[in-house]
Amino acid sequence: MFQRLSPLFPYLKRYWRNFALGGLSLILYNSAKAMVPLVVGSAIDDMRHGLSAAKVEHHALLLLGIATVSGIFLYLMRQIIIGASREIEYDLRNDLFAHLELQPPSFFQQHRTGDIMARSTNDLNAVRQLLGPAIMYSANTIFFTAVALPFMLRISPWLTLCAFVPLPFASVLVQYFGARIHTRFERIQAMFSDISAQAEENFSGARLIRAFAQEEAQIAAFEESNREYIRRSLLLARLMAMLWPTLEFFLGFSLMLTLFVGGREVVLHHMSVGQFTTYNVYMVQLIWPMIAVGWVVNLVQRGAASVVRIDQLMKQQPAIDDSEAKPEVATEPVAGSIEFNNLSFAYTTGGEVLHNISLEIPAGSSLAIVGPTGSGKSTLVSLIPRLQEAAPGMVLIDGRPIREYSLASLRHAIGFVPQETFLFSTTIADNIAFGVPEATETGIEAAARTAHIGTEILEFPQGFATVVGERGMTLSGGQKQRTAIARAVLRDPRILILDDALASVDTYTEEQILGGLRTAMQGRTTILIAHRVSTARNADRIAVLVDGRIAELGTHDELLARGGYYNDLYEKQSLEEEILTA
Ligand SMILES: Nc1ncnc2c1ncn2[C@@H]1O[C@H](COP(=O)(O)OP(=O)(O)OP(=O)(O)O)[C@@H](O)[C@H]1O
Repeated sequence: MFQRLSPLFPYLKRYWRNFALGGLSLILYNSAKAMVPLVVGSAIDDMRHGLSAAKVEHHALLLLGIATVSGIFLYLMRQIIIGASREIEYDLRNDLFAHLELQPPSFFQQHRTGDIMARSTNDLNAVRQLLGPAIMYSANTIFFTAVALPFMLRISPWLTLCAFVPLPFASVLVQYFGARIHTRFERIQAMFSDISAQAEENFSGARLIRAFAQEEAQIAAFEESNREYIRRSLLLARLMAMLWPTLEFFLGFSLMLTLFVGGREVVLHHMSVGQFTTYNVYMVQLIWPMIAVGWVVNLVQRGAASVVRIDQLMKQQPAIDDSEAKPEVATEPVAGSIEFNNLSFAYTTGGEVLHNISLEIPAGSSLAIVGPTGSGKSTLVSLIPRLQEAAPGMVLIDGRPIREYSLASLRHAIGFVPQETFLFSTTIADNIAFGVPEATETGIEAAARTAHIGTEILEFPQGFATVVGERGMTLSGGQKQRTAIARAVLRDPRILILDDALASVDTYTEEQILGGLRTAMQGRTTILIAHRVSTARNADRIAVLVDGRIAELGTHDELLARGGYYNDLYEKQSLEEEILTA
């Protein structure tokens, strides 16, 4: 167990002062609380020697004083210990997020988003409960028992033995029910996530559902999931309804034993009425700390399992890092020549996708990559900013292996427009300025003009301040792509990579964008993945990738003369165009 909790030690160390102060408050609270039964007992015994208003007042004030002191320390104990557990939760969440931010895209393909989210929420919560309530209640139980037990034993060892017998049963009961309640609760939570996901898909896929007239089928499917959710919730309610009466039975049994055995002791004059009362108050005070033991066992088990799950994520070192980076390289300006040196590449989950690719792209030149779908175009370009990792020495920039650049300096030199555009739910201006915190309004607008979307944005209700995405306006596919291009251009990169980024725009807009990019990217390196000859034709060179190999390489005219894949593509697309314009 200790071993499993070891990842928490550095955090506990960081907050040791809080735990020490909390522990001190806990000791003072319990010491004050343990005085109550003694005062009550002595008050009762005192009555036998004559009752006076002064005596009642004295004991009442004493009890009030003790209640005030214990109240203050109870407040401090909870505030400090629960506060520290919240602080640790905060630190852990930050560390986990920062760690996940460093992981390469492949990490998020290997782990389901739902699983990562569960670890960042439910598991963190379980760890907090382990560090807060579990530590606090177990220390409370241990300390109060340690203080109360000697007094109780002094009053009557026999009574103590009898009264304590049912308490561990109550604790075991809580532990047993607690574990079952937790399992059922988790299933209900999972079911609830399913229902939420189902609803969410229905809302975001509303167009598709209406178009396919699937409303009734979807309503029926939702009803079924909802029914299952309620069925499970009722099962949980039944379990919880059973817990309390059973618990009350054990506690009542314990109090009955105390009354029965203790009463006999009083009758036999083995103890005074005052002592008997003291004893009973101790028992009442001990009931909840004893029950808490069962609950704490569950919290610790759950918390320890969660620590392991979070630690598994934290232990995964980012597969792509700066370990081979040379500090002196970061300061050198990047000219932008790219070289693939006999490059072969396979994803961890599949066979080889790229085979023996050797290609040089001089700084300041442009290269278009065309080829059938699935031939490896996206894979090839993703190796340049190290979104995927090629073997050492297979990809070079300015003659240096890319691993010698730090990830920050390498990616700083590259503007990347991925195949699938992603826009954040914020303003268009913020989306374009993503990655360029110092961007000015003029810069953003200029980048938008280069991507040929500036005028369109100005026509939106709030112009560049229009919010897009889930919280705002939905942009068309072509508008999204152009916003993404503007975002890459604004970075003023030495190397610009467009992965099929003009697929959603018409040929006229495409021509405008390419014209704008030609000016903006003068003297810089551009790689364009394209499915249309119109996108590729003006590039300095065109590479045709077929089945992960470079099948053809040359200018538009050279490739047409070769009569291969590119020429076929050209002829097919020219024919299509003729038919369309006819
Ligand atoms: N993350 C991945 N894990 C495993 N295999 C992958 C992964 N990404 C792509 N592949 C596989 O690698 C091959 C090349 O894919 P890639 O996306 O590079 O092709 P592409 O030429 O860009 O295709 P398209 O023109 O359709 O975009 C495909 O067979 C694809 O299934």
